[in-house]
Amino acid sequence: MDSWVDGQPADVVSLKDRGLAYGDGLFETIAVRSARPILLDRHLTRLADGCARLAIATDLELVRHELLSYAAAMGEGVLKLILTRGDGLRGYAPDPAAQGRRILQGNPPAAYPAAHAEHGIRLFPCNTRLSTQPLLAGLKHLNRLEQVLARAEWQDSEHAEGLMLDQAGRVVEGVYSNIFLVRDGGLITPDLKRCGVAGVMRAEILFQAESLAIPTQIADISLEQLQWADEVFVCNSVYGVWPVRACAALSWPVGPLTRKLQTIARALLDA
Ligand SMILES: C=C(O[C@@H]1C=C(C(=O)O)C=C[C@H]1N)C(=O)O
Ligand SMILES: Cc1ncc(COP(=O)(O)O)c(C=O)c1O
Repeated sequence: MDSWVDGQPADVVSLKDRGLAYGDGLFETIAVRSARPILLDRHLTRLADGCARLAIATDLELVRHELLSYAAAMGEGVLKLILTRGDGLRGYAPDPAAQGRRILQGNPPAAYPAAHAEHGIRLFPCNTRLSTQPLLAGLKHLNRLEQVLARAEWQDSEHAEGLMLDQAGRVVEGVYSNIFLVRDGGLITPDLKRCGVAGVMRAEILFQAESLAIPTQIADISLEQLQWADEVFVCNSVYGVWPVRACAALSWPVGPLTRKLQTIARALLDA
């Protein structure tokens, strides 16, 4: 399906775009099923948070309308929204009056091996560390070089995802996923106040767990806590939940709480 730029079919953007020049923007990657964007409100809530924190002027109701129209035309697949601060001249100073540029791209459904969900995955222990920047922590902004460097650390098919730590050695997330530990029947997921992306599926899993009276904790997590977890899983808004079976010398079974939440996530994504 053709891409749209500011609501019109187009496959080019200005060379002056600040998203291209400085990564000055945000993006959302949204599963589309039966012509509907899945977890749209959560995606728009994160986008709105990013626009507010970066002071990118955006008509979010217009973005919602365009996403719904584009998804209706797509039918099935993965919809990518890239929102930049629009055009700028040379120099970092943002123009407070600039209106955000909206880029919509349609992609085929993700074709991950069924074994990832069924049998679980191995995580590659990435050497690339996530830098600390609370002003950007949680946002799905366009500065993804740390993920690019981390993903370039492995080329084999044995590892479906990577594990990323921060510079203090805390467990933060995957390269394109968030991570959860299960311990004594409760969930623990890393605190993302320093770095990391606050995933839409992470938010949904926390909500669903609380609805099921499953204890949840957002906290700093060490590698030792990861080692002693009863279960580990990763999640994102495209594939849902994948059990984690191993990372380097560490290993875990696929546990019942992972399966319960995986079933809930799958039902949302197959809606
Ligand atoms: C990197 C992108 O989005 C992330 C990757 C996935 C995926 O590969 O499953 C899903 C959502 C995001 N965490 C992207 O280029 O859209
Ligand atoms: C670095 C990173 N962490 C986590 C996630 C998971 O986010 P979501 O659940 O919104 O797909 C993503 C996906 O965009 C990501 O790129």
